[in-house]
Amino acid sequence: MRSAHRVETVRTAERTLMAQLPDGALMQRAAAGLAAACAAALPHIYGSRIVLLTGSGDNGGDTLYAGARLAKRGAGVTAVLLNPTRTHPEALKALLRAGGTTTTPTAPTTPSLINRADLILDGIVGIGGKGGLRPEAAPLAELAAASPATVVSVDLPSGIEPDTGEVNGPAIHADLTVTFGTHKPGLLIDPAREHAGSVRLIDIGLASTLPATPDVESLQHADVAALLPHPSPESDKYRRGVVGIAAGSARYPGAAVLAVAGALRGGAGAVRYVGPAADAVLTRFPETLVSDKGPRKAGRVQAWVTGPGAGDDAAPVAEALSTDVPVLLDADGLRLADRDAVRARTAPTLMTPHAGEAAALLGVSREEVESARLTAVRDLARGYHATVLLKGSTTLIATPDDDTPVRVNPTGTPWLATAGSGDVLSGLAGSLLAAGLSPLDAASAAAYLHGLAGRYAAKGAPTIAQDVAEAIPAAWRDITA
Ligand SMILES: NC(=O)C1=CN([C@@H]2O[C@H](COP(=O)(O)OP(=O)(O)OC[C@H]3O[C@@H](n4cnc5c(N)ncnc54)[C@H](OP(=O)(O)O)[C@@H]3O)[C@@H](O)[C@H]2O)[C@@H](O)CC1
Ligand SMILES: [K+]
Repeated sequence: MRSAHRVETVRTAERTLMAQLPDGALMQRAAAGLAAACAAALPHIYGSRIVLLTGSGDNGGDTLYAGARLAKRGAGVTAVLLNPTRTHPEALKALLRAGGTTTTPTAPTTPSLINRADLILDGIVGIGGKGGLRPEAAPLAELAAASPATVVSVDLPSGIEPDTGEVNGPAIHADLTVTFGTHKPGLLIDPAREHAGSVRLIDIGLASTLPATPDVESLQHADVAALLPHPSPESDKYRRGVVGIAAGSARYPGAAVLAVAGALRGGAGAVRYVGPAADAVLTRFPETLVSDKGPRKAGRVQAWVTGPGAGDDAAPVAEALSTDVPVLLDADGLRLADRDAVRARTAPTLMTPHAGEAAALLGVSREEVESARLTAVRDLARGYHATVLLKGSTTLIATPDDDTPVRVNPTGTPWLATAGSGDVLSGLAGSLLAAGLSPLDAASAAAYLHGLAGRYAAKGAPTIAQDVAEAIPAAWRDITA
């Protein structure tokens, strides 16, 4: 599990830990880890040209101490001081003692210094930052972006919002981010995540004083393996769960076929289909149980998936919502469902909008959702009393309970943005709901499997939703191997 904590939580944990340690010990731990990561990113240290973009806070302090360590090993290190009179004094002394030099952002040689560097350390601002980079710092980010040097951000890329992953104005683009003690939510959530490059966590002992429950978390293979259902020798199809699919229409039969394709590979014992696309479903998947009745009368089902390809037919959506089993609401169903009916349900509801659908439900623009995903997913979950999976470049899952960490899906590929891929995800997540997983676990395990399957299906080239569904078993095997 990757855990991320918000700034306020990090600050509290830092204070507790600092009180138990000699002065400056934490910064030395951070600087040592940072210097080691920089050394590993360079072909050789001796003779390398390193530039430190240095702000006036402790983020700048970490950077100067790491620079001093690298200067001692023979690198040529120059610090560009954004605020020379307020630079961390001891760290600056350490750099100068080690043979490093300083300059200012406006010095005529600064652009060529940055352009000729092998490595640039971004220590402009860390968790103390708010808003995009200030006017005096923004040109340094532009110079760093234009330089062929490797850019390493210290703790986080300067200019991003650490708590939300929002980017409001200019920000550094890093190849590598070396973060201390715990991940920050912005390192996991787009658009900020794209600024971070690969992320390396340095242990500075903070785990002992951080709360056990993070603010944001990201499942890894082992976490998902532990969630996926394993049939026991006594399992029959009913004990493994039956997932009902009330989806598709005469106009959009394909959505039903793809939802069934996902559901069949999701671990439920059987898939029951109701709706106008029965012929198309049976032709493709003869193993489907088909009923000509609505969701309430179709027979035993442990979870319903409704909405994909529904067109304008609100009746099956309303009927599925009126049952007392978990319901997954997707696509047209999100628009057709009555908000009060969703809020009044006693069984769990899982909603799976993409940014455009989320925007329509929230009454904001798509851009607003994409730039502030964490806020959007939390608002929807609270507003509908439902678990919400917000699809996108970083898929997020939130429950209506604010104290439950938001999950970020780490798998996935831009190739998954293809027609019908969401229908496969709905079927898959519905199947896991029917197998007895909580909405949060079903959604996160499904997103993880689906993302991995997308990568396998795409292998770096365009893919189609059917191929994604067909790659789910391979992803499942890899995760559980
Ligand atoms: N937590 C931990 O356990 C540990 C934390 N450690 C390190 O401490 C860091 C936090 O240090 P911090 O608190 O001194 O704040 P920091 O990020 O340097 O920023 C403050 C400076 O930035 C400026 N500034 C603000 N916004 C800005 C903007 N948009 N654009 C430009 N500038 C902006 C602001 O200016 P001011 O408002 O004062 O004028 C002030 O000068 C943390 O990220 C980690 O690296 C490690 O050493 C060890 C363990
Ligand atoms: K930084």
